[in-house]
Amino acid sequence: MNKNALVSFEGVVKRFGEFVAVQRMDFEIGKGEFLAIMGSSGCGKTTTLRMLAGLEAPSEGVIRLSGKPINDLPTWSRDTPMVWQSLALFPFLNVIENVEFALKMRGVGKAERRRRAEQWLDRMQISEFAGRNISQLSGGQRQRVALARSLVVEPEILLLDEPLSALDAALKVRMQSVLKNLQRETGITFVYVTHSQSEAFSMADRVVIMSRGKIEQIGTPQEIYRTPRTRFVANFLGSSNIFTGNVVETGDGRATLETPMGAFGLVSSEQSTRALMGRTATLTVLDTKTNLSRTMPTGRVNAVPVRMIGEEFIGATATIYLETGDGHEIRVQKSHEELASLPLQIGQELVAYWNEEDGHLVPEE
Ligand SMILES: Nc1ncnc2c1ncn2[C@@H]1O[C@H](COP(=O)(O)OP(=O)(O)OP(=O)(O)O)[C@@H](O)[C@H]1O
Repeated sequence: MNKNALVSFEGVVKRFGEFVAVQRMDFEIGKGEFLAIMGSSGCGKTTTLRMLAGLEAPSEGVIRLSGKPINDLPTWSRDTPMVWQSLALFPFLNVIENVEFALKMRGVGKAERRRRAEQWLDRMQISEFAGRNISQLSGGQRQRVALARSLVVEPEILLLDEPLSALDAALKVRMQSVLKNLQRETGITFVYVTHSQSEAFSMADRVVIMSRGKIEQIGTPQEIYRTPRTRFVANFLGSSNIFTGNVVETGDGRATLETPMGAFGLVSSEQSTRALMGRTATLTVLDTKTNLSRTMPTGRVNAVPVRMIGEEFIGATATIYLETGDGHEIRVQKSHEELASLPLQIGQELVAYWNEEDGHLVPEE
């Protein structure tokens, strides 16, 4: 175990009867780290968090906190304070009393309790609701009270399960930066389950991508975005064009993938590429690295004739949807300026291309 690790999962498995909800998990969470866990519905995110919180016992393996096994240790008897953000608020207490409650249980004096609770209500931008009953709050306001209540005790780890899900888009973005700054300032370790890629990628130091109870990839947002390690991850993120083919040539820092759309070259110094020779593999190319032209480009590029089938605008960026002759979808994401010189009409024949350096090869599972 790494000496900076606060938590480690060692061969952790969780079964519910015959069903395996979490398959052999091995990973560590650093002290003061912001770790986000993502994955499709039912992949085991909440189960992982519940095992960490002591609400479920692992069927196999060990979970350690600061080096000590905690499998059978209930939450309340641990040295390291760990707070579960999504516990229900007390309906018989008003907002500030809810925030003060845990401090009261810890024997903090009345004036100090009030001062600290007010400070957290202010940070969560809900001071105006201090005297309200919980039943008189919107879902988003309740989520912010729950966050204030968790943070007021300044735990060593905070476990968060979709804490911003009830907020509208604008408030969500504001709360993301509030949370990230709080996490940095306080040094509290955050383990954060979310469905939202933008939340995970904008706040977390590292992201875990899970599928069917298994970790598919764990890494910094940049690593995962630029070099998805499996086809599942590339598909799940939805930011890459994906091609499947056979690896027919490797060596000299290059590889060639033969696909129904033609042979695509890629630059690859990765040793693993050699192991893919003769096998089926997936080529991923970020949609921001895929370009469009009226004519066939020259040089070390891969090019595919396409037809435009749609477009979508979000702020200064446009996503152009295209289709190859055999119906394979390709997306190109660029700024309006970069696309200004192209005839962008539905049905327009164009060429999609990318540099060999921008392709990334992963084995087909
Ligand atoms: N107590 C339980 N008994 C039986 N099966 C369970 C139990 N808790 C969870 N599961 C199953 O384990 C799997 C993982 O559930 P979990 O809640 O961890 O998923 P999740 O990734 O958090 O999903 P979501 O994003 O939908 O919340 C699911 O198939 C779920 O039905």
